Amino acid sequence: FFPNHLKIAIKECLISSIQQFTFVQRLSDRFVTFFSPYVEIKISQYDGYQYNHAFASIETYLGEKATDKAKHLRASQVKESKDLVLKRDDTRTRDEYKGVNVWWEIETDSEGYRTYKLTFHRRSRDIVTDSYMKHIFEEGKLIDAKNKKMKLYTNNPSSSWGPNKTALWRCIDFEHPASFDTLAMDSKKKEEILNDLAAFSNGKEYYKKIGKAWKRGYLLHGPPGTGKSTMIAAMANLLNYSIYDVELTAIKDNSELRKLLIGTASKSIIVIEDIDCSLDLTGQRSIKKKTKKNERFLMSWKKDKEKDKEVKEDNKSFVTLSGLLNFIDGIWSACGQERIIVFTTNHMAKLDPALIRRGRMDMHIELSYCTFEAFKILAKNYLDLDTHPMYTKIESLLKETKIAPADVAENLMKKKSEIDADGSLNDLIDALEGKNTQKATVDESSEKHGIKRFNPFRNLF
Ligand SMILES: Nc1ncnc2c1ncn2[C@@H]1O[C@H](COP(=O)(O)OP(=O)(O)OP(=O)(O)O)[C@@H](O)[C@H]1O
Ligand SMILES: [Mg+2]
Repeated sequence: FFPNHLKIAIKECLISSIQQFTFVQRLSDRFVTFFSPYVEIKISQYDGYQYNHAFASIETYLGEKATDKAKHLRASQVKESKDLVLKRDDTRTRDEYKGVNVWWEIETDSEGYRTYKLTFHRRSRDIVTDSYMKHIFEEGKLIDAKNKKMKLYTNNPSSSWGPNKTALWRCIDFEHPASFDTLAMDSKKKEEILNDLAAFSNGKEYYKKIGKAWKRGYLLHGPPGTGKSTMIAAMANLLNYSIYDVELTAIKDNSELRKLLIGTASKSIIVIEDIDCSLDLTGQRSIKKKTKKNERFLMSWKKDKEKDKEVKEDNKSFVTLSGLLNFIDGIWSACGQERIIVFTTNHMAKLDPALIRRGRMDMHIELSYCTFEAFKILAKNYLDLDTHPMYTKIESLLKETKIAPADVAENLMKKKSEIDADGSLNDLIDALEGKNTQKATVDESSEKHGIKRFNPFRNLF
């Protein structure tokens, strides 16, 4: 019915009254806040890029608290053997502390970030800020320690990183049975590693005193199937740390690597498996070489353009050596505490010396082919044997044959259902005497060509 100019006038009038209303509302909000007897404190999930640990403590504390009074509950079973864990699932929770009432509310913004809002009466300000807040952080940490589940994280490809930063890593509960007791290796070396780990995990004061970031790097090297991944699992079980298994090939550049590192929690082991295979660490240098060569030969405008494009594309597709070095000992690794970094490789010689120099990787641990001492541990694990008449023969055969503990274990496990120790040991002797040389050759050649064996962590996802 209305002519166009009238329509526009009505629309403008509406917009201006909405604007006025919003302005008035904002003013009245401020007015109410100014005279309100209530005080608000906000605690966000992230402080810049850094995860806010206070947020986690509050979440744990409120999640566990007073589930009997909550109307909405969420049930989960942490471990198969454990009872159901009930958590409250309300967005608003009332809490009482020393006769003071406080209200907690959780808000999620449009980008998916969450913030806790704590509201209390002005007259309780001192008690809330001085002792209540301290009380919940401590309670939260205690509950966490009591329920501590180890996690195994792996990084998501950056294309799936959403505004909610939890998407940087995905995780599952870590339940690997490996332990240092069952790890077959030289006992002296094992002792040395155990002492080193103990010194590290109790070293908070020491690291502070010497002014170093509280972190330690281990380089595990050795042929396939010698127990590198198993040792990482044993380390995690020993220290009760979570594992972050970094898949370097899913990371586009150094800045993504930094983001991932900042997104890890303390008391964790950051693992980069098969460092020689997963990263083209010579990439930067080969680009420079390529560029120089190109400068000499490719003079035309068109070809120069192609060259630029190539360099750019190469640059964005992988993490560089300097990025990785920064990751290990640069300023970024100092922003978290109590981290262990583990690299594994089958080919020490392929690694850039800068990456493995002492001080950067604090300890180099070689896991070697099966020795007689290691065999005895495996026989104890698999067959429950302390000694056996065939041991003398096996001892002399092991001195002259290279066989990975994984292959020894496989032979010992075959007859497990019958618990036939003699049969298993005979199989092993056959394998050692070369009746099974095919297998050994396959292993040797896969080692030579960097072909990867089964990785127990990757397969869990
Ligand atoms: N030293 C060892 N002690 C006990 N078990 C071992 C040892 N080495 C290997 N095993 C057994 O062999 C299997 C494979 O070993 P693991 O995955 O740890 O080898 P790896 O050194 O990581 O090999 P890769 O270089 O191929 O990754 C393990 O599941 C474990 O049962
Ligand atoms: Mg491995």
